[in-house]
Amino acid sequence: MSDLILDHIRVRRGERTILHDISLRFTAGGLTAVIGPNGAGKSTMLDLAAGLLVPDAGTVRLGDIALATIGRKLLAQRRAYLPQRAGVEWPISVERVVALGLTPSLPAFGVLPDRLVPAVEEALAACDLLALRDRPATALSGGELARTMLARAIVGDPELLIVDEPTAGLDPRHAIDAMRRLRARADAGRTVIVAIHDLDLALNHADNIVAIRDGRLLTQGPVAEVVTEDLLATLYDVRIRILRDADGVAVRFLDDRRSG
Ligand SMILES: Nc1ncnc2c1ncn2[C@@H]1O[C@H](COP(=O)(O)OP(=O)(O)OP(=O)(O)O)[C@@H](O)[C@H]1O
Repeated sequence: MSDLILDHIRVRRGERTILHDISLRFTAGGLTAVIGPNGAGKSTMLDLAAGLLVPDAGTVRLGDIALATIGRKLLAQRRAYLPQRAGVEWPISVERVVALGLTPSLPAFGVLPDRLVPAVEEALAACDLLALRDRPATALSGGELARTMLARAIVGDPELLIVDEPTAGLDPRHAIDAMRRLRARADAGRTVIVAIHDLDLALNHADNIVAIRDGRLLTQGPVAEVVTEDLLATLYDVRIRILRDADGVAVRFLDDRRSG
C-alpha cells in the first residue's frame, strides 16, 4: 500500500491559479478529509489525486511512482474515483452499476467471473442496496443513487479510494454508514481521500484533515492536532464552536447577526 504525495503542485485554469504550490501526503491506512469553502479547490485536488488532471507544475506520486507514468488500466485497477454528482445515463440495474466498479479487473469479454460475485454481494449489502439490486439506477432517489455509486467505488477494493462529497444528499443513518464504509477501507490499509462539507462527519470519522482555502493549503495533519475553532473560523469566515463529549465532536456555526 502506498501514500499518495502531492509535491509542489500548481494548477491554473485560464488566467487563474486554482491551486498554489501545494505539497502534502495522503497516508495509506488513513482516511483524510479535505475541507474548505465552496470554490476552495477541493474537487480540483481530488481530480489531481485521481490522475485525471495534470498539474501545471509539480508531481503527484503514488508511493515512488509518478501517477502520470502509471498505465491507464493499471491506474484504474489501483484507484477508484467517485466524483461529485456522478450519475447514470441509461436504465441499468443497481447490481450492474455496482459490478461496473470491477471493470478494470475483468477480462475484456464474457460474463462476470464467479470469483467476483461475492464482492458485488458484499458491496450491495454494505451500502444497504440488496432490496434495490434489480431496480433501474435511473429510477432511484438521489440518496439511493449516491449509495449505488459509492458501492461501485468500493467494490473493487482499490488501494487508492477518492470520493467527492460521499454524504451529500444522504439521510443521517446512510451518511454515517458511508463514512463507516470509508473508514473500514482505511483500516484495511487503503489510502482514502474524501472531500466533504459535513464537518461533524469529517471530524468524527477522519484521521487527517487537509484544509484549503482559495487554492492554498491552510493546514494538514491529524484531526485532533490541527482542527481548532480558529482554523475553522479562518477557513469558513464564520464564528465556530467545537463541542466535545463522550459521543464525539460537534461543530456549531454561530450566526453573529442573531445575537446582535
Ligand atoms: N474547468 C474549469 N475552468 C475554470 N475554472 C474552474 C474549472 N473548474 C473549477 N474551476 C474553478 O476552480 C475553483 C476551484 O473549484 P473546485 O471545484 O475545485 O472547488 P471546490 O472546493 O470543490 O468547491 P465546492 O465545495 O463548491 O464543490 C473555483 O473557483 C472554480 O470556479
